[in-house]
Amino acid sequence: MGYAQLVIGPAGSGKSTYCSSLHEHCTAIGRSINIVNLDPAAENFDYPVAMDIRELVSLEDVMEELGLGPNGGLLYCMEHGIFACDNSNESYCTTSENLDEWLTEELDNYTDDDYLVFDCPGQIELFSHVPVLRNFVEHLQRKNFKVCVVYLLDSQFITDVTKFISGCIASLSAMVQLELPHVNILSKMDLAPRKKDIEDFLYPEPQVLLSELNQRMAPQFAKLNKSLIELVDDYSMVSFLPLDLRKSSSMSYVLAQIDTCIQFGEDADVKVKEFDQEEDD
Ligand SMILES: Nc1nc2c(ncn2[C@@H]2O[C@H](COP(=O)(O)OP(=O)(O)OP(=O)(O)O)[C@@H](O)[C@H]2O)c(=O)[nH]1
Ligand SMILES: [Mg+2]
Repeated sequence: MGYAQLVIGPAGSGKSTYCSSLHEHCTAIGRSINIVNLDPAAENFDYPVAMDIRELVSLEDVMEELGLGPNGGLLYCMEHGIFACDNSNESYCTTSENLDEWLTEELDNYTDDDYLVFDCPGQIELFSHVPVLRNFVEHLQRKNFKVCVVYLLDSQFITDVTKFISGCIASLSAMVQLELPHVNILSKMDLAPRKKDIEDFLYPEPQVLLSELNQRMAPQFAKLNKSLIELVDDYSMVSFLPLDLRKSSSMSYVLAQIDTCIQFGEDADVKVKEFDQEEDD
């Protein structure tokens, strides 16, 4: 049994920075963690890259051969490239292995209790309507990994209720698409506005959000606003954990919540309890 975080969120929401801070935090507390780059477009890393999707497909070659731009090229890499590289003669495949073979080979380097963190690209299409991440997660689950989605939303979104709702809806798409344990994080809390304003958005009252949304939008949107807020409320997902990378206590808290979602460390707890029990006897 392995453990994995799939780190997703809109472009620039702080995913790669979160991964590198998490690596730093875990190194400091003596905990083993492996960060995997799943972004074919990434070039610079602040963390040691344990596995790299760029070994499987080349974004530059996809763009050149298929005449695609950077976003279309990236989606093609993720949607077709990584699944198609099975001895096909496409020259953008940088290896003759398919995703399953590549993952199997790479995961062989890890033992049962290893913890992997996947740093994903920021194109929201990847988790809103194309099945690529879902397929990827299914591969991981077949390899016996417990996976949690970590969705990052930039705290700047909470200065504006319309942006906040669009961020929530994107997170909801990921929940529906991926059907995995899911933790929402409000990133870049060092840049967040007044503390009072933040708290309103961490566990917001649906009625407060609705009235703010109605104030911002023309009257003809009132019915749509109500439905949107009801939808978000029904999934009871409008709750965010704030993450301030300046404080290690903030990272510890977020990590503990994610670990609980994937039951990481529970086996170890059981062992300690059993041992205590025997001693008492
Ligand atoms: N002040 C502050 N800036 C941050 C924080 N996290 C990330 N940033 C900045 O936000 C920008 C984007 O961060 P990244 O970590 O590259 O974001 P990303 O989600 O990986 O971006 P993509 O992979 O391009 O989607 C960079 O300039 C970071 O330095 C934070 O906690 N505080
Ligand atoms: Mg990134």
